[in-house]
Amino acid sequence: MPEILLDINNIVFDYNKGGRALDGVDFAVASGEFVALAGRNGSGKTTLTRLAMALLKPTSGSITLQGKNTSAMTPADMAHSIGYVFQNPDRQIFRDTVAKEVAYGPEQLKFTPEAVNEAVSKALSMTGLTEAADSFPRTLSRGQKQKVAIASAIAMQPKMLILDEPTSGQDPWEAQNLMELLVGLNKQGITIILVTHDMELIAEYTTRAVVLDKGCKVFDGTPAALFDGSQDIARWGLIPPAAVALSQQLNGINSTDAAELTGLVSRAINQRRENHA
Ligand SMILES: Nc1ncnc2c1ncn2[C@@H]1O[C@H](COP(=O)(O)OP(=O)(O)OP(=O)(O)O)[C@@H](O)[C@H]1O
Repeated sequence: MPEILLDINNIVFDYNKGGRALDGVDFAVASGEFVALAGRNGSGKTTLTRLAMALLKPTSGSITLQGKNTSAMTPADMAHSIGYVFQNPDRQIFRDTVAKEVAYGPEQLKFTPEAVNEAVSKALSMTGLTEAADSFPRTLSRGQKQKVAIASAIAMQPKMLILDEPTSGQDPWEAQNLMELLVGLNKQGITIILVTHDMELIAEYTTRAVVLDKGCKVFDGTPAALFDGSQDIARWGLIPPAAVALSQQLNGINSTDAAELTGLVSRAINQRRENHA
């Protein structure tokens, strides 16, 4: 059995002025998983990840990381278990070269200078940034900056990474490149929780989807089960991936006439555009 890394037990969280944001959420993430955390705006995703990082304290319930209650963990313990990558990489990049930026975490954790260098070169190599080691981070593209943020997190050698909408603001090529990087990190043993609104990413890259709605967990299963038509995902504010929408429209149609297929594809795409508008 893979080790349970993150265990969220019956978490309730109330903001002082905002009311109840999470209402009895349970879920556990095992080593090696690639989990999507999805849900409409305001469903509680960010609150849940901030609780997992011990940046907030639960109103009730408990969270354990590798069997240890997060309320009893030091920042250094946390950093070895879990790393966080913000949606906007500019929020976490402040040093003047990529290598120095990536070194910051290991330095804070009091790695020896040799161990810092080793951790930095490994993190740069794992994220494809070795050539960019001396670059000024602020001049990099959004996708490259996001990789710097990922390298900074993995330099502290966490077992798990939480990424909040890491592909936002990127063109499709950069987004694909970043997702392939995450798949590669996951194959190398880093457990991943990806906060996302993007159903295409969930369908293509993740192995499990957890959906929140109004502060409650409403689905926990494979992406295939989420999109197989058995769930009314629209009630949670989710839109199926284009391929699923297309296959649902094709269902029951015998003709494979090219013109008809073209029409179906463009209707599915237009429908998605309208839904996103
Ligand atoms: N600092 C805050 N003070 C008060 N209420 C808050 C605060 N942050 C979030 N909330 C409320 O808590 C609920 C959950 O918000 P949260 O940001 O966790 O959702 P989310 O799923 O991450 O949304 P989004 O996709 O828009 O980032 C919402 O009702 C939100 O208005």
